[in-house]
Amino acid sequence: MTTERRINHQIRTVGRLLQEYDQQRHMPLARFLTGFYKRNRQMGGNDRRTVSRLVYHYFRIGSAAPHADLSVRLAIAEFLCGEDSAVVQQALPELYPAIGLPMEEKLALLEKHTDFRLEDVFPFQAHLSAGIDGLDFVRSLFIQPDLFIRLRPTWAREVQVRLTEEEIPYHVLDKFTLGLSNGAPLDRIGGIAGKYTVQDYSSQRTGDFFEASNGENWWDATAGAGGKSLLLLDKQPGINLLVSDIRPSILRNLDERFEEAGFKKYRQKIIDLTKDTATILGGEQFDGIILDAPCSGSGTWGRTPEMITSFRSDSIQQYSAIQRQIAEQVIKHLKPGKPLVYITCSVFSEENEQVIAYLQDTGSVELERMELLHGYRHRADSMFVARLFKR
Ligand SMILES: C[S@@+](CC[C@H](N)C(=O)[O-])C[C@H]1O[C@@H](n2cnc3c(N)ncnc32)[C@H](O)[C@@H]1O
Repeated sequence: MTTERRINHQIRTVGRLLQEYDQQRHMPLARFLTGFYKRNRQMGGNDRRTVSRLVYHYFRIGSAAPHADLSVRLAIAEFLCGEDSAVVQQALPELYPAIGLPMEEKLALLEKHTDFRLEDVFPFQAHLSAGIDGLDFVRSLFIQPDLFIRLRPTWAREVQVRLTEEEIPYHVLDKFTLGLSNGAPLDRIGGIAGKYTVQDYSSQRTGDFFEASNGENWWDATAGAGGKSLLLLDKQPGINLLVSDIRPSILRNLDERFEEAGFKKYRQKIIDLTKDTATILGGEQFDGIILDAPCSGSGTWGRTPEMITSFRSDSIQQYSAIQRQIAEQVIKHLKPGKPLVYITCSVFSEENEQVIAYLQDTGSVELERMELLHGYRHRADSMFVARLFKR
C-alpha cells in the first residue's frame, strides 16, 4: 500500500471508530479501543498504534475546529500534539515544516491558517478554581501526562537501583516520587511488586495534609482502590484504619493492593455516604477522615481527553451537591478538633473552594488550609486538597 493510501485508510478507520464510539460515550476511550481492536482483528500493530494516537489527539483539541473535515481536524490535532505526522504532511502540507516548533508558535500558526481557536478547546473556563491559569491548563491538555510512581519508604533505594539496572529512564521529583514515560514496562521488572505503587504526582502530594499520629483511628470514606489509604499507611503505619466505598468491586481491588503491600490490619465496610451512615457506623468517631470525593475528574482529563467533549456543565452542580451532602455525613463521625482531609481531582471551583465555603457556613468545621495542586505544570493531574477541623 502506498503511504497516501495507508494514511487515507487509517483516517477512514478513525472515522468509523468515532461513529461507533459516539454510541458508547459512557465508556472510557481506553476500554472502547480494546473492544474495537478485538472486533477488528485484521488491524496490525502499527495501524492500531497510529489509530489510537490519532483518536487521542482528536479528543485533545476538545471542541475546537468543529466544522473541519475529519482529515483536517486530525491534522490540526496532530500538528499541535505531536512532533511528526504523515497526516499533517498530507492534509496541512503548508504547516508541516513547522511541526517541530514550540507550542506557542504552533498555536499562532493554527489560528492564522485554520478554524482552530484556543478558546474553543475547553468550554468550562468560567468554572475554573481561582489560581488556575486557564491558558496553561488548556495547553496542558495537548500533552499526555507522565506516569508517576511512589516509592514505598522501606524499598525506595532498592526500586531505584532496579530501574537503573533495567535501563528504565526516570526523573526524581522528590525522595519518594519518580516520573516515568507512559508505557514504561514496570511489570517486566522482577522483585519490585508491592515495593512501589503507581500514583500520580499530585495525588502523592495530598499526603502532606494527612498528619496522622500513631494509635489514631482513621477512616478513608471513599477509599476506592486504596491509593490514599496506602499513602496514609506508609506515612503512619501505626493507625487503625477503616476503609469504605459504595462499590464492593473496587474494595476487592483495594484488598489485592493491600495484600501485595503487606497491610493486613484494617477494617472494611460498604457504605453509601448519601444515606444515613449511623445504621452502619453507629456513633463511631474518628481522629481523622479522608474524603477523596467523587468528582468530575476534570483535573485528570489530560489522561482521558474524551471527557472534554462528553462532559456536560450541568454535571458540575450535581457533583457539588453530592460532595456537600457526603462531606456533611462524614463530619458527623469526626471527633471535635480533629481533621477532615477533603480531596478532589477537579479544577472546578464549585467542587473545590465552594464546597469548603459551604461546609464552613454550616458552622461544623473550620478551615486550616487548602491548596490547588497545579499538576498541569508538571505533566501530572491537577487536584484540590483542604484540611478542616471539626468544631
Ligand atoms: C476519587 S474516587 C476515590 C479514589 C481513592 N481514594 C484512591 O486514592 O484510589 C471516589 C470514590 O468514591 C466512591 N463513591 C461514589 N459515590 C459514593 C457514595 N455515595 N458513597 C460512598 N462512596 C462513593 C466511588 O466508588 C470512588 O471509588
